[in-house]
Amino acid sequence: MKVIVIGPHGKMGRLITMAAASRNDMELVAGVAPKGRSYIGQDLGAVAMIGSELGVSVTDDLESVIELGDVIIDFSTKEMAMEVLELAIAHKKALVCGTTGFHPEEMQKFQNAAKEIPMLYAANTSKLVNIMNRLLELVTSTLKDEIDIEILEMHDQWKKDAPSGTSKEMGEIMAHALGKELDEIAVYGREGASPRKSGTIGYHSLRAGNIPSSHTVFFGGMGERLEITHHSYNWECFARGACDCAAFLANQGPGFYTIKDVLNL
Ligand SMILES: NC(=O)C1=CN([C@@H]2O[C@H](COP(=O)(O)OP(=O)(O)OC[C@H]3O[C@@H](n4cnc5c(N)ncnc54)[C@H](OP(=O)(O)O)[C@@H]3O)[C@@H](O)[C@H]2O)C=CC1
Ligand SMILES: O=C(O)C1=N[C@H](C(=O)O)C[C@H](O)C1
Repeated sequence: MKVIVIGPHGKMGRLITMAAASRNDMELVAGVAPKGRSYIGQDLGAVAMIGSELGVSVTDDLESVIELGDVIIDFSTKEMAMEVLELAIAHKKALVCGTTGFHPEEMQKFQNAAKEIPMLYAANTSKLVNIMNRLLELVTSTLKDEIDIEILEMHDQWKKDAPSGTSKEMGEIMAHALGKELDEIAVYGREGASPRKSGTIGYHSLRAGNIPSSHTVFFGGMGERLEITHHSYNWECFARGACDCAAFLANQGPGFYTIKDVLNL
């Protein structure tokens, strides 16, 4: 499978390049970065700092290399992700998008693309997080209005979006288990929103240092509480998962896929 990585100098782009380079079923054919960067034209392996060269130059023009690839892996910015989506559709290329921070109308564009290309969107490509989502569904659908649900997510100081894409997905899963839409019941922060209105899902975002990713869902009952937490120690689990998603798309026709399809969850 021939892979194009978007943003190979970024935190995720570097690790995805490293993970893809270590796989026998993948060949990296291009890396695409923003215009004006000093590293344009340099070897992808050097830009991603993987410790060896890959014989492929980093470009700032996706359209000029897109026909070389079977699948594009995008963990970049929401603006770039939208450009990548358009080119993927125009050239009928499979796309894995792990970028977060989209509005619902932008998310709808990924859904629409599925009519034309194999499209996999995953706000979190860690296996354990996606198994955690199953647990959240179980607890919520079992206890419904007997419990109060609060989500605390923690990330590094550089993260651009809040709340995290993962916590939005978690909220959606639990809202659906309650028979609601997340928009109807989400409360962002509790300032000015106390006492707690039952049936809501509270959101709390913390940004500090270089925390890679932590998500805790608190299920508050009377006289007891359950906390379900996922911590990542670095971003490698997400990069491995992104490559698994790309490999999965090798055998798929047009359609909208999620990591649940990859993991058979
Ligand atoms: N789905 C998941 O499991 C995960 C998702 N993410 C998400 O992935 C995204 C990226 O995160 P992270 O790697 O930490 O962010 P970084 O800021 O470290 O990396 C973003 C990369 O995108 C590049 N970029 C920006 N604009 C363009 C453009 N026009 N063309 C090509 N490349 C561009 C940047 O280039 P340059 O370096 O030159 O500025 C940079 O390399 C975020 O939305 C984050 O939330 C993160 C981790 C896991
Ligand atoms: O920016 C990150 O780091 C992460 N972003 C994703 C998100 O917004 O949920 C996934 C993971 O939490 C790491």
